[in-house]
Amino acid sequence: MGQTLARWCYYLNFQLKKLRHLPRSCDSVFHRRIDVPLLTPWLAPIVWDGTFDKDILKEQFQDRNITIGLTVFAIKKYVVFLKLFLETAEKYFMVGYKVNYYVFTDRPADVPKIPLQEGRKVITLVVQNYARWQDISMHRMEMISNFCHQHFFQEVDYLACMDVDMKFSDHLGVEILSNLFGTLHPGFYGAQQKSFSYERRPQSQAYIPKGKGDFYYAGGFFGGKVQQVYEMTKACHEAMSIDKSNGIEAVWHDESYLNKYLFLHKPTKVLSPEYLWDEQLLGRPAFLRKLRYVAVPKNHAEIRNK
Ligand SMILES: CC(=O)N[C@H]1[C@@H](OP(=O)(O)OP(=O)(O)OC[C@H]2O[C@@H](n3ccc(=O)[nH]c3=O)[C@H](O)[C@@H]2O)O[C@H](CO)[C@H](O)[C@@H]1O
Ligand SMILES: [Mn+2]
Repeated sequence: MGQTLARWCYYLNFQLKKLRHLPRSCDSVFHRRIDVPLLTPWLAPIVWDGTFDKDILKEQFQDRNITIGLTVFAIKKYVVFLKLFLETAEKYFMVGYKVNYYVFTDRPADVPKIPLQEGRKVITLVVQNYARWQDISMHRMEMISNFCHQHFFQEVDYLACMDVDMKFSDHLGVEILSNLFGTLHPGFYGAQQKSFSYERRPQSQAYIPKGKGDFYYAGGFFGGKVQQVYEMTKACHEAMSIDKSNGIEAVWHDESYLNKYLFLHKPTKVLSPEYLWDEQLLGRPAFLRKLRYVAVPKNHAEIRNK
């Protein structure tokens, strides 16, 4: 018995040594996730911790000397979220890369001055406000598409378009970059398609019939190359304008139009809920090894329409 055990131990040790001598590039094989989906049905990667090697990506992207634009809206009282958003972005968002933060606001004097790493800057874009928070949220699509010609096409390679009532809490880097990406909505991860809160009225431009749709994407984080973001935000804004002229507004505002667009134009990468989570609402399930961009608790009565 003792001898058999000793032989097994010897054999295992031998196998482990072999693994250690495999080339480094094979490491990822041993990190492969089996607890979460890694590919969409159109073979786009779904990005999770354990599916990418930061160092390999760094080599690929740093040569290309890219600049990433981050659009964030802080209109009316939402300026209060900017400080934590920007401070945590400096710690975790695209560290080591050139970043332009585009802060869209009606209160430029309230944009906090925070220390920035080299190659990174804040560009304040003064825009109008709207009375209803829903209109502010929806008009982001129009404003992003409008500023593509004035700024983004000349100044950045990629855009990340994000909610402000959030903070960064772990590495969030070039692994997200692709022609067009969307993020899985944390509230619908693992839910059945029929429960997705798509717009279900056929009169709306955002309509997705029952039985159709791939994922439920979050309105709070999407992006891609400037050209693709331009096309998407312009199309969403046009769809909203058509609905408005017909007296209809989609159930989840800009998020509904985003879902329709990404249903018709499949994203080339999909970010897992590591990239948008709400711990207060949803706790911390085991499949989430990292929380990279998370909701900051907000009191709706105090902050919305103010
Ligand atoms: C995390 C996430 O996926 N959030 C989406 C969700 O609601 P949320 O409840 O997260 O919406 P929200 O109140 O954060 O509004 C969306 C964003 O619009 C901006 N804002 C809004 C109101 C205001 O007075 N000032 C201002 O600046 C701000 O950047 C904010 O983060 O659904 C919304 C549509 O219903 C949007 O699609 C949001 O992106
Ligand atoms: Mn939000």
